Amino acid sequence: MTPRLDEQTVNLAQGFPAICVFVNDVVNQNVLQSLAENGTNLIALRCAGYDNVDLETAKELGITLVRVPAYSPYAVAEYAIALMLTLNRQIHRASYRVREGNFSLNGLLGFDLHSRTIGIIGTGKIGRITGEILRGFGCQILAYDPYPNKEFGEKYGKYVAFEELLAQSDIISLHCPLTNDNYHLIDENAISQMKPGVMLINTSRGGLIDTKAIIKGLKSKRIGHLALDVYEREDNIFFEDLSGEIIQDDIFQRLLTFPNVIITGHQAFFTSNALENIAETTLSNITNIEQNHTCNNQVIIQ
Ligand SMILES: NC(=O)c1ccc[n+]([C@@H]2O[C@H](COP(=O)([O-])OP(=O)(O)OC[C@H]3O[C@@H](n4cnc5c(N)ncnc54)[C@H](O)[C@@H]3O)[C@@H](O)[C@H]2O)c1
Repeated sequence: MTPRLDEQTVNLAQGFPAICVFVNDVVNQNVLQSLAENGTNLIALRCAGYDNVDLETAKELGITLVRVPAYSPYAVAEYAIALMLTLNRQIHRASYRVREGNFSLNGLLGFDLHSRTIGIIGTGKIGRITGEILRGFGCQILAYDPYPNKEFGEKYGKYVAFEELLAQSDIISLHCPLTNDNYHLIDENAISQMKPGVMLINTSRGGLIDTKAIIKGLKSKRIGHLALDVYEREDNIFFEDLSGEIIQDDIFQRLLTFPNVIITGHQAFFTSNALENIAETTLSNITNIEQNHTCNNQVIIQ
């Protein structure tokens, strides 16, 4: 097993001027200090989000940070829609049933996606494509973004206040980054404003959702369907084969008991197109910095 970066493994980076990290590597103050002491001055993220990096400390220590801002927004948008369709038509349950010779349709009733109202939170690269695809299904799109995009508003959906999106949407899909301001954006208060039976999709970042509040919402049936590709404490679980282990996270284990919940292990990005783009952009980011060329993908400019 390749160890991920954290306070215990950071010494493995000793003597490497550049290191390459992913979403669940720990790049906090202690790790950054050890990296700086060990001679690392460039961190290349193989992902778009950088909420796992202590930016202030990195800047103070003179460590440059580069990322891959867009590798395939289609991969994530298409995956979010795959989750909506799977949950709605219960394909995950139907598939298991048929393997066991059970062809009953009881409990598999779905609804037409056509004409339904979909709320998109965050209309950047991924949210925009999600809206564009769902328009093709004949859905009504509502959007919330503190920085609305004119083209999205004209072509795909209507911008509304956050509260209105919560109240009107049959399906809500999260496509905003995790920032200091929107940690637990979907909390008990937000859930209480949603339509009864709402479907919630999170392919963005786990910290956007208060998982305990979500479990309450599922038990009260306010939330009718939930799909998570990300989880707020995923760094202890995802990207590892734990099939022979006892998972200690009781909140995560509780989520797995609901029939109307799908969880996948941060795989929305995982297409061959995206991997190719990630590799190409990461190599060119590192080369540009090494050769003192302009790098448009710098998060921290030293
Ligand atoms: N599951 C995966 O495999 C995977 C892969 C790639 C990206 N992601 C996640 O998807 C997110 C979106 O990616 P993107 O490429 O579309 O990013 P982007 O930067 O193009 O767009 C993000 C949008 O969110 C908006 N936003 C910021 N704060 C907001 C808030 N509080 N409420 C609503 N909108 C807000 C921004 O104004 C922007 O328009 C990333 O930040 C990342 O967390 C997940």
